[in-house]
Amino acid sequence: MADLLKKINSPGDLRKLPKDQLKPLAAELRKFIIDIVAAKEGHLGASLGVVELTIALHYAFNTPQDLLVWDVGHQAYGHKILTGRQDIFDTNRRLNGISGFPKRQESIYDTFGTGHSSTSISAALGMAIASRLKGEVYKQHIAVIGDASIASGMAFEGLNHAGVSKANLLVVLNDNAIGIDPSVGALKQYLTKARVGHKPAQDNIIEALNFKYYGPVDGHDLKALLEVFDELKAIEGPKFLHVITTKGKGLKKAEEDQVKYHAPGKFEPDTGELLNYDTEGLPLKYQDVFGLTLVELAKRNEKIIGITPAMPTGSSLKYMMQAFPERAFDVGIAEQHAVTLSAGMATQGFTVFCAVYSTFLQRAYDQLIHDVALQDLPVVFCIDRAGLVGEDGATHHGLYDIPYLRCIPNMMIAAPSNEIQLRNLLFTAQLQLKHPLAIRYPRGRGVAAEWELPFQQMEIGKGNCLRKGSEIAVLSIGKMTENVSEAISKISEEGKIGHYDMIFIKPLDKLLLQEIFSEYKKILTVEDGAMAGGFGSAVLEYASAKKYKGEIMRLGVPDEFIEHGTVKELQEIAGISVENIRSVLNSML
Ligand SMILES: Cc1ncc(C[n+]2csc(CCOP(=O)(O)OP(=O)(O)O)c2C)c(N)n1
Ligand SMILES: CC(=O)[C@@H](O)[C@H](O)COP(=O)(O)O
Ligand SMILES: [Mg+2]
Repeated sequence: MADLLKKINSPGDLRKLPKDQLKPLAAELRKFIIDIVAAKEGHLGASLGVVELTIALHYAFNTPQDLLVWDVGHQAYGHKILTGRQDIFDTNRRLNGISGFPKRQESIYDTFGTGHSSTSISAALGMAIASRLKGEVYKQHIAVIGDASIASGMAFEGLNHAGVSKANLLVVLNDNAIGIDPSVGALKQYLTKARVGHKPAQDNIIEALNFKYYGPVDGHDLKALLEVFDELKAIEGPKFLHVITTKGKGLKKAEEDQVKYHAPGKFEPDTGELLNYDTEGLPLKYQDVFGLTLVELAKRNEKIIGITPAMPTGSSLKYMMQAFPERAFDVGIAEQHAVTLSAGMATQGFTVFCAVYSTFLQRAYDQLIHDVALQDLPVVFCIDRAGLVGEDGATHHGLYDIPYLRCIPNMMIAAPSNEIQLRNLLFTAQLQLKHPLAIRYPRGRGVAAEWELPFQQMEIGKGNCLRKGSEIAVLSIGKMTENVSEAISKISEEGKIGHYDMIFIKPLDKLLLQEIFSEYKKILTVEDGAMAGGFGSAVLEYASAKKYKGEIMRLGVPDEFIEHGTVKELQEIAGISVENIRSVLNSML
């Protein structure tokens, strides 16, 4: 190795290299990414797939004057390393370290913050139109977007607008035929045809949208990439380059199992062998309790349908897709469509379980209100990754679902505090529900070793008293119930603290609350979501209506964005760790 990478502190350094050194540089960059991600974890396959594309873009274009936007941003590790963050790349996704996604505050080369998909075309178009207005006609604006992300509604909206603009926009489609799971849909089929050499000349969708279409080009061929970029630079207006790459390129195992190596955890850097931890005896992940329970229910109830927008593996809907392929759908990165599709099926008497991460459901807010709640359709939203998710950081925490759902009429919201409750809620949801129901549960493992207990119907809007106390009532939901129990167990003064697992945020258990108001002078609410408008707010509103005279304190995520780190570290920062809760309780006693 010639130690080329060490000398690259900026794209300016890169552009000084002769072209024949770019291939060895690509090999070094790939090894650098593999070595660090193997030890520190993170998104692997996507970044390995765009090593040559990243080098070619920064070599051919004049970044940061030319503006480069990475869609989702999970593939931007090479970009980060070439743009001055090589020395700190080992802090990727760690507390106080660099973010796993492009971030404007982090670097002038990160022109737009990403994490959620399909924003790059709109953002780069916005920049391109702004450049024209400022008279900066020499600037290039480039959106790099994947084949799964371009199939999302928002990407089409951007293409549709760009096609009637004169904006100096280049859309680079990084087509590796896979998202996290295999890409789906008619556009994917069309792109596959283009890949295998059928030049879709006459009926080129992209040209129909007034883009100049180039490609397909081998995205691992640096020479070909540089040639086409040089050609494209001279062309004004919207243009589109179709690049074919292999996700996980350069690490055999990552190429062979692209789903697993999207974000593989720790692995042996030379072989790609995963360092599997012994999970024997550990509780199952909540997502698997959801996925496996749904299959069990679907066997008994043929009206059950499962829908996921592009997260079959992450949500574990894959189990139902395998067992009942006609009744379970991956609709691609299309959260809005997923919600309205669910609503449509619900009008026809089906019980739809729509599995979406909390953070991605933000995309479908109007659909929740207009298509589901307003028509009072009993769709079941299985909201995974609720609460702090850890290393993915601010773009991915599921902190807003309680406030954004709580204000929607007809919407019911539950937050199970263990796997058995999750199972029983799923069971209850398919028993002729009258209204839409959101069930929110966290990333990671549950708390109970035994979860496959016989189903029991749950009463909607009913909480549980876990222990009675004489002074303070702690009201918790979901994952926080575990933290509160542990905090109480660490308090020496016995018998003073009562603990209530409320389970339902809406409808609130008003009977139980009235009992609590009459028995306790102090109340503490604890939630793993934004406090503004959250569960504690709901309790405060009811307490105010009932003229409760006691003191109510709330713990939850404050009104600020929480960055990346381990869930434990972030709970400390947000003030909802076991230790924080214990200390607040001690001060209240
Ligand atoms: C709105 C939204 N929904 C879902 C996701 C989760 N997600 C992250 S990457 C990804 C797949 C992206 O695939 P593609 O665009 O083809 O890029 P590749 O990973 O192949 O590089 C998905 C579904 C997301 N980031 N944003
Ligand atoms: C980049 C992206 O949005 C996904 O890959 C996300 O990181 C998945 O999160 P989980 O690891 O929680 O499934
Ligand atoms: Mg892809």
